Amino acid sequence: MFQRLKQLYRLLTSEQRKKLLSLQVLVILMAFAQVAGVVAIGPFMAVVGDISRLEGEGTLAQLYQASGLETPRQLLMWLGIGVLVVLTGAALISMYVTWRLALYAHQIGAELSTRLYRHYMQQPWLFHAGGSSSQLTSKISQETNRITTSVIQPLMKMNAKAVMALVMVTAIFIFNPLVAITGLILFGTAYFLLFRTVRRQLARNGKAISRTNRLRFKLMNEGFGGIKDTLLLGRQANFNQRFAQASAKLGRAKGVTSGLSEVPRFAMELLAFGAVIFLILYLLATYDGNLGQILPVLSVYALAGFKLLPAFQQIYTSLAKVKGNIAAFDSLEADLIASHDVTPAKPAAEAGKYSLQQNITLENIHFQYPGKDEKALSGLTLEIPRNHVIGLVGASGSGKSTAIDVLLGLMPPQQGALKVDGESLSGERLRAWQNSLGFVPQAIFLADASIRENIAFGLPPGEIDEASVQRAAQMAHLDELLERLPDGLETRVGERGIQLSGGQRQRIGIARALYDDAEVLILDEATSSLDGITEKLVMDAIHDFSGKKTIIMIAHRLATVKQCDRIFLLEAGKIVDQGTYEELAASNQIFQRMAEHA
Ligand SMILES: Nc1ncnc2c1ncn2[C@@H]1O[C@H](COP(=O)(O)OP(=O)(O)OP(=O)(O)O)[C@@H](O)[C@H]1O
Repeated sequence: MFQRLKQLYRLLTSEQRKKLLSLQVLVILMAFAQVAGVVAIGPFMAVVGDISRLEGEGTLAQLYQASGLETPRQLLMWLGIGVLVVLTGAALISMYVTWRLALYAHQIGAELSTRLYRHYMQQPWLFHAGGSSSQLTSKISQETNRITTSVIQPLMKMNAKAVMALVMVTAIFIFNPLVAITGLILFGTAYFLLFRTVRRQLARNGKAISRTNRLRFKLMNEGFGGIKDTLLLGRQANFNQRFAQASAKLGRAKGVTSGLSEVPRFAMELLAFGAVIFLILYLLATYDGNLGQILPVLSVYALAGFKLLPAFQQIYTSLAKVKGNIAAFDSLEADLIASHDVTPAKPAAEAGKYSLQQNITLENIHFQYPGKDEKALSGLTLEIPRNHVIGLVGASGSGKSTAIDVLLGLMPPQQGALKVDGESLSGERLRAWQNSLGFVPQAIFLADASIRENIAFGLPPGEIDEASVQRAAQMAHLDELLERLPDGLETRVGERGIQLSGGQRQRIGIARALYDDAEVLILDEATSSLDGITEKLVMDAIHDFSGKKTIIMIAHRLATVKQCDRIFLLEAGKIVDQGTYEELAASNQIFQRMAEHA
């Protein structure tokens, strides 16, 4: 566990570490203030127990004489006020430090989740293509929250209480070594044995919490994401049962962890009361039953115990919490380490736009998805001249979308190269290339926002260029839809565009690709959901760019690619034929069959 905590410390930025150090100074100050509060009660109680002390010898009597006060009771009152002032000071310092500690823990937690979000957002497409977004969501929200509230925060509290306990025990040690050592051994051993007994169970619970949390996120994603299928297939009961099982396990694991950290308090209180009775008996024996002498000592011990016992309890609770939740750190450790030095990506616009001069080429591209036996692309070669309209056709699974991903620079090929005007792309050049692309994917993701915001996807509302939105909407033949909607471009589309038809969603996707006036348009089954008339209108608008923009389109319906200057036919990850529609229809059997079934 301590190894992992060390690792967690290493993950802090130097500024966070500096802040932690200054907090540590404050924590020590708080400990001394609290001990001062406890010690201050001693002289006061000594006078309460035996006011005649003020007339005899000793420090208190000297103080009384020096004060010039008329009666001993007046000094008692001033002593009382003095104790209150010290206690108030201690309380104020404690309030301030506790406040700062709470803020610090949550700020670290927030920063860790920001760091993870940024890290995942900067991962290449392949990372996301193979992964699961519900896992990422769970890590960023649930697991970092666990690290914050159940690892960092308890650690901060534990640290504060441990320092206070150390200073307090040292003070008691100076006062009476026997009492200090006996108390420390008694409670130290009790808590140590307790922790040893429960730590395995805590670690098991920690893992169960991580596991069940992940499963719950997955079930929420699948259940709500596929709600239509779920309702139609009547699978709610399956989802409900799996979710209930996972939740019950999660609840039990969390409950047991929380119980194991809270419940032993009562046994410890019993131990404390027992210790107090023994202490009173011990003091009575030592001071020969003289209450006047016992009272100040007892008050100091009682107050010290009053502070120490919750401190011990807090240290134990914190340790139990950390042990029970450090598993959250395990699942994030590698990602947090990787995200430590991530330099935020430069704003994409800084790279400018690449202006295509001659052609785009894919040269002997090989690509295999991780975990797949067969290559998605095996030796794909094609050339796309500037300002040509190109069609990519082929059976489902022949590698068209993968080829497009390579073309978009989202997936570096394992062999071969993507070249633009004869040069490979990387760094700023790749960014500039991507800035010059407009892409309409097969499945268009629409955010739960207005149509305007969806067309200018990802831009804050203040930075959206109205003229570009209008132009793109018009070209994508959205104007008719917008006229019918009372809120026009302001209409919200619902999560993933649920409030729109498939064709309307697709047209918003097309408008998004056109918003930036891209020089190269890439359409992956971009018009598959449109009715014949709308498809023709949209395709005509796209073909209007013929000779002015480079356009690459994938289509299952061969009619869509009929007007292309060149069509590439893919099979098993490579180009098996190419030509105009008429050429392929005349000479290629596969193409002929596709045309027959179109
Ligand atoms: N994210 C992925 N992870 C693993 N394998 C993938 C992934 N995406 C595609 N594949 C596999 O790669 C191969 C090519 O898929 P691709 O999507 O490129 O074909 P396609 O020609 O575009 O198909 P369709 O016309 O059905 O969209 C398929 O065998 C597919 O199973």
